Amino acid sequence: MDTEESTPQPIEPAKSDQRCGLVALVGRPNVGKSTLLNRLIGYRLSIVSPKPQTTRHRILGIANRGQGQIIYLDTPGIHQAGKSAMNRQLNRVAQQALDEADVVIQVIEAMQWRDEDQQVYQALENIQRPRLLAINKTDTQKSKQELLPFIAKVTGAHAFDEIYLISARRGDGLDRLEQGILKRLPQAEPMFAEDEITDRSERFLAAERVREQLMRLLNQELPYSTTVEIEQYQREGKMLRIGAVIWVEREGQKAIVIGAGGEQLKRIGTAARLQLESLLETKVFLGLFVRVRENWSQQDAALKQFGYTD
Ligand SMILES: Nc1nc2c(ncn2[C@@H]2O[C@H](COP(=O)(O)OP(=O)(O)OP(=O)(O)O)[C@@H](O)[C@H]2O)c(=O)[nH]1
Repeated sequence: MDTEESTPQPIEPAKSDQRCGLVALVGRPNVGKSTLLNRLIGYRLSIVSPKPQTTRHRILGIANRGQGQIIYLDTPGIHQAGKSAMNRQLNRVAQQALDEADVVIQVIEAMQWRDEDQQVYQALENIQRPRLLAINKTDTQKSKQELLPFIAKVTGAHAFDEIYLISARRGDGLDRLEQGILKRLPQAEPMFAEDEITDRSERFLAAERVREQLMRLLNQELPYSTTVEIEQYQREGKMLRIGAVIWVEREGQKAIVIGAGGEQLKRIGTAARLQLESLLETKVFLGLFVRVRENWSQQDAALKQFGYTD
């Protein structure tokens, strides 16, 4: 719980009352963790799509406030681990963020507590750090009144330090959430410089922007068979030249990604280039190539090559 220490004051007072710490955003796939991260840091860092399991990496995003620095960790949705090497890796990344965090926020969707939410809750049960619940997508409800029985049921059966009603899409309830986080962070000096937004490289962010469009524009299961590798990243005067390989698992998938007359690949490239130009604030030339690596998502070596493991 949120209690004040009654132990004697240290002889050396802390240099300042600034706070700094790591906050893990966890939850089942598709509840809105990445949308929430982007809202909280005020920057479109983490990629978002209507499809579950869009996030595959731990994404670190930094928010600087008067009272301190909040370092958010967006994580892949925790889910029933399938047999694939990729599925196991996604759960591993989420678990690592939990191990590091000073505060943990479980994100759920309004009016929904599914088996997978329960599974996430159980993964948090032994964590001896503040656990907050963010009930997201409240904009889908007509009024807060409608949510009251749901909130009573969830809080009756689960132990959270505090509950927040939010809409990541609209930005509702986020000030209160931020205050709740800040007061639970340790007193510490900032870990990152004030102008830093993430610890990820521009190359990584570029690959993610292409992957975002694959998630959005390819149908059904195909996006899950794709990954993106940056081969070229070169400044040429005022322009940035990026060459990216879209890896797929089978020849047939290659044809679909390219599309009739190359139309689909062109759509993906244009959408990703526009996103990159706004993200990096520069003119971008984006060259996309599609290549096959049989069943890459089942192979630990391929996951390593494509940056999914250390
Ligand atoms: N109505 C509504 N939709 C939202 C809100 N927040 C997120 N969404 C939508 O929910 C979908 C999933 O959002 P993400 O942010 O990608 O969810 P995630 O939890 O990071 O998903 P994974 O990558 O699967 O772990 C997207 O279509 C979002 O636009 C919200 O507050 N209200």
